[in-house]
Amino acid sequence: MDHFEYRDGELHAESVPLRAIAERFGTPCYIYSRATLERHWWAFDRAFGERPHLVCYAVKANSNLAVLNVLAKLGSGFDIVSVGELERVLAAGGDPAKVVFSGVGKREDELRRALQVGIRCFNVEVPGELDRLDRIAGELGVKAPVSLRVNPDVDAKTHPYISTGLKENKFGIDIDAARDCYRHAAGLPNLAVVGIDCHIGSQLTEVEPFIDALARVLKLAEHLREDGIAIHHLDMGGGLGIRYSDEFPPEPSDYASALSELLAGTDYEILMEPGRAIVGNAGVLLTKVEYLKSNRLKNFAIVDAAMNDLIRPALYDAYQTILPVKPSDTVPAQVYDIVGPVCETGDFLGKERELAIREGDLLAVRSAGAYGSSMGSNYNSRPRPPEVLVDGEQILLVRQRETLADLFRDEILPG
Ligand SMILES: Cc1ncc(COP(=O)(O)O)c(C=O)c1O
Ligand SMILES: N[C@@H](CCCC[NH3+])C(=O)O
Repeated sequence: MDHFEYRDGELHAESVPLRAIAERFGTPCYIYSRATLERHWWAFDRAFGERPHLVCYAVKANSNLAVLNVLAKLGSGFDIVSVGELERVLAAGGDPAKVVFSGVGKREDELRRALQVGIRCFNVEVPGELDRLDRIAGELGVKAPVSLRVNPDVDAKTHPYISTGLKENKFGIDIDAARDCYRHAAGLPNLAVVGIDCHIGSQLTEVEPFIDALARVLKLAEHLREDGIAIHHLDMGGGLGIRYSDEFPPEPSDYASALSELLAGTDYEILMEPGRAIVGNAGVLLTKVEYLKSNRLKNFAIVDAAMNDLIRPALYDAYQTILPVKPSDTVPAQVYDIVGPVCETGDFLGKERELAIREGDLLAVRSAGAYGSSMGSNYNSRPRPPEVLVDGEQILLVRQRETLADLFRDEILPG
């Protein structure tokens, strides 16, 4: 559920008609609802009840400073995968002591900066990262808190490009090799082993893979206790799916109660790294129909947003609902492919959608809050769209439209 609804015949974000945002900031434009963001965050925070827990929002899903700031004000933690994301969290007012750092390829400068600001935990994914982290922590005279991200080898039953917990994936450390790796970590003088981490994939629509993963993680924690290594927290990663069309993913409360059954009798703190489930349905991409054209086979609606703005349909063949901002009853509905102006056959936002539209109409691509703007690019020298946060009746511009001059601001003419 979210706060994007039809009222008086037109689509609104909270109390604001999307048409008013288009008039003020033009299209394409990303629009986020603060109330939805907050409600989704609280759903995770409340799900584990009295058990100690920390929601570490996955910054990669949407790293707009205003989004991070809204969540930081709720007391959120953050899951980052680069020093760039760390700087964003700090700039947005996030607490470094609630930051966990994931990722397979952390550079020295990234580890150093994260140690300097005192993050909560390094989710180590490569054995060599332990030695590198130990050395840098020693140089800085601090102890580095670590979890190993284990790969539990469970099938997340999601798109192969976003499944991460299988043996053939590059992520994490084989759960069978983890015990040795933990013994190595525990012997390094500048590391403090604090937890176990796993993340099995994204857009999961069932709880079973999470349960399988937790069962394996719990068994590992037991083995580690036998080895004299005490585990304080279990980080179950992110991955809870959202409704794009006809999926019925579990609610955060269902997810938490399934995991809580397995956790009964233990006192581990639970960390979570949800991204999509917090921000996905808190955002839409607003776009305008530039042209309608037809050939003998197809009708096309050519819009002013493209794969550089929202790459999920092109990259994963992902389905995202497309709605007219003001449904028309004066033109007949037809089946359209909704395509952008980019010179790629894969540049589409939706295929075979039945819509009653005219040139100049506004469309809203739903579920665009996650992996929308954060995966955007300048391909075809297209400026990045603005981003707007709606808060009740208030419209806040939280990212300006890039200018044409911005496009080549960092480039240097030779000689
Ligand atoms: C380590 C890690 N944590 C959290 C997430 C967030 O995942 P999602 O947006 O599916 O919740 C991801 C992305 O899949 C990830 O790789
Ligand atoms: N970018 C992906 C999810 C990847 C998750 C990152 N670990 C998507 O849009 O669905």
